[in-house]
Amino acid sequence: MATQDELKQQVAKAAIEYVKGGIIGVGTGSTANFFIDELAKVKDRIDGAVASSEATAQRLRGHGIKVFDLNDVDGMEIYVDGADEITEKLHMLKGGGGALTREKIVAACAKDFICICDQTKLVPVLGKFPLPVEVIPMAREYVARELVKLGGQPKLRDFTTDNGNVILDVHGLTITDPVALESRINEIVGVVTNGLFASRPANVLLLATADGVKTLTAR
Ligand SMILES: O=C[C@H](O)[C@H](O)[C@H](O)COP(=O)(O)O
Repeated sequence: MATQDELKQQVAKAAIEYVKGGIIGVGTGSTANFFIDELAKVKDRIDGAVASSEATAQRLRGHGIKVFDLNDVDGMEIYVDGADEITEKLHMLKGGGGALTREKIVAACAKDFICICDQTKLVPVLGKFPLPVEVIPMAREYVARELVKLGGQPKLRDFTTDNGNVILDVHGLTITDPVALESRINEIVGVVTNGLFASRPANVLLLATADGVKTLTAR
């Protein structure tokens, strides 16, 4: 049976079919890293990439792939990234690696979000994985109190984001309406963004399973 890393590699390889040229938006995390390694094999086909984190930028450059500043790019055909959880509606929970804000920004500039996951990430309801919320440091305690009012148990992560902010990981949520909760949390003053990618879900999910890579579009 394939290991989780082998499944991530298979799905990363499958995503290359969506790489037609131009500038590619690239996500962050272990699955995205496999994608970057596959992208390197077809780098002559593309002009370069926009990175969703410093770590991704470094890996792209290490492979000799040109990294563009998002402000110098009009838009992208695709953004390719993993997720911590995803539903059949292609609503995602992301940010386990702390890159949620830049991921959401780069994804917003792309026509299609191609989500690449192994089968462990597909869930009926989001929230078992703690929901990351990026917060301006001085607002940390205020935002934590507001998140408790929404039914969550926020825990400060020992981490600073690429934007110089902190992350509160919110435990204990059962997220039955991710679109509403994404917007509700973003309304709290001091929140930069949260890890729900529901108001703009993925367009395509490539899911690596024991029976091969399956392609899902939103139901
Ligand atoms: O901040 C990190 C990102 O949202 C990742 O896409 C997410 O955590 C999934 O990462 P991995 O592919 O390592 O499970």
